[in-house]
Amino acid sequence: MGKAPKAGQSHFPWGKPKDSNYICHYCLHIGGFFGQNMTPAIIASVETMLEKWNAQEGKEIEVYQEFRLLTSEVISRTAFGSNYMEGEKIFAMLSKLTVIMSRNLSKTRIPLISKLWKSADLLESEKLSKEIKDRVLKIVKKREDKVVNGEVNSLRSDFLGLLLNAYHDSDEKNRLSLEDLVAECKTFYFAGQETVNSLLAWIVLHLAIHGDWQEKARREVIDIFGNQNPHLEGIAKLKIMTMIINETLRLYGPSNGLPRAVTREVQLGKLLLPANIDILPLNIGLHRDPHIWGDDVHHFKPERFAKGIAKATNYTTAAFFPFGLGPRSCVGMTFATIEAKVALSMILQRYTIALSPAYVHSPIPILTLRPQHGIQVILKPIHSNA
Ligand code: HEM
Repeated sequence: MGKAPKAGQSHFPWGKPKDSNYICHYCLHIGGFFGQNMTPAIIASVETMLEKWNAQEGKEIEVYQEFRLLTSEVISRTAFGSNYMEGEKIFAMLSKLTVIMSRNLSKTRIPLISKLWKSADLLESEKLSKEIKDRVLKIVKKREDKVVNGEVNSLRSDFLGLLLNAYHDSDEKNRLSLEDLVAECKTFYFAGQETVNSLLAWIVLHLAIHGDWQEKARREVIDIFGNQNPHLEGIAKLKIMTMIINETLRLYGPSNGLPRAVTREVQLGKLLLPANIDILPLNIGLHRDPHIWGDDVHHFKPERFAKGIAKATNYTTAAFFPFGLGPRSCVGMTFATIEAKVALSMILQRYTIALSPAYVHSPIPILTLRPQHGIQVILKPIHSNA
């Protein structure tokens, strides 16, 4: 295989292409955020969701929407030091923008014409982008005011604080521009929410269908945490759950492909790619390749991952990359996995999950792979089964 195309744009279409210095600088800042223990904040958000579920016991519940609220709350709390209500409008607008972008992803644009004439989608997406920017700026301003008024000790308390610190960096070379600050906030709102939202929903679907794996996962959770809330030390020991997460990421990974801008002519295997084109390598092609995974490639079999990813892929590094590969891979991978494990542990401690007859299987790629008609399940409290 020849050299891979240069990493240009990531899967967040509103992010401008970045050079490697920028990425190092960015990761330094973002690293501070991920270095903190977010488990208590995640638990608090899951508890809010579960309190609501109390009233739904034994009734049908649509978990994709439920996890949308949960993951929005988690990212608002942990990254922006706010709550879902504050980010609500941003989430709603990002969601609209995603749908528009997704339906235009493979449309060809003719440079001069697209300057003279703008489609309804382009006009709408420009309007949404501007509104999102204004909202993000409001949140930024509110935080800065809090710092000035002494309500917040330092700018460094969460992801927004770290970004603001970079925005005010005294060294001009390291300073984050306002445009980048807004782009990072948008990326974080989207990346931190939509991906884990889909992952949790697809896992719950598989656990509802595969009762044996649901039971194995529950037994492991009870062995490690009993009826207590999850903690970091125990989360690291959740082997069965890791296998279930990996198998779900393989079959229904939220990221369908990794868009890349080819900036110069490059040989990619047998293909000679010209400069100035966009390509979309699909990870799902490799994740469902029978030559790598065997004839049962389409079946949910978490046991493939019993001895780790390397063994499951027969030591082929690029066969499994739900979080991307290389310098642009997901910075939120550990955070996402912890969030999913905390939420699933707390659900499995309390409920058995059965699939509702109302469920219709219809995955649809809208930047992430989503269940088009939601995922309806019925939750039975564990104590009533005893
Ligand atoms: C199951 C959950 C997730 C999946 C499957 C996922 C997947 C990915 C993938 C495939 C990429 C690389 C895109 C590319 O190479 O073009 C990526 C990048 C990224 N992810 Fe995630 N992600 C998840 C959760 C998260 C979370 C929770 C956060 C933040 C809290 C996050 C933040 C980011 C950021 C900021 C980038 C961009 C990195 C860069 O541009 O260098 N992700 N993610």
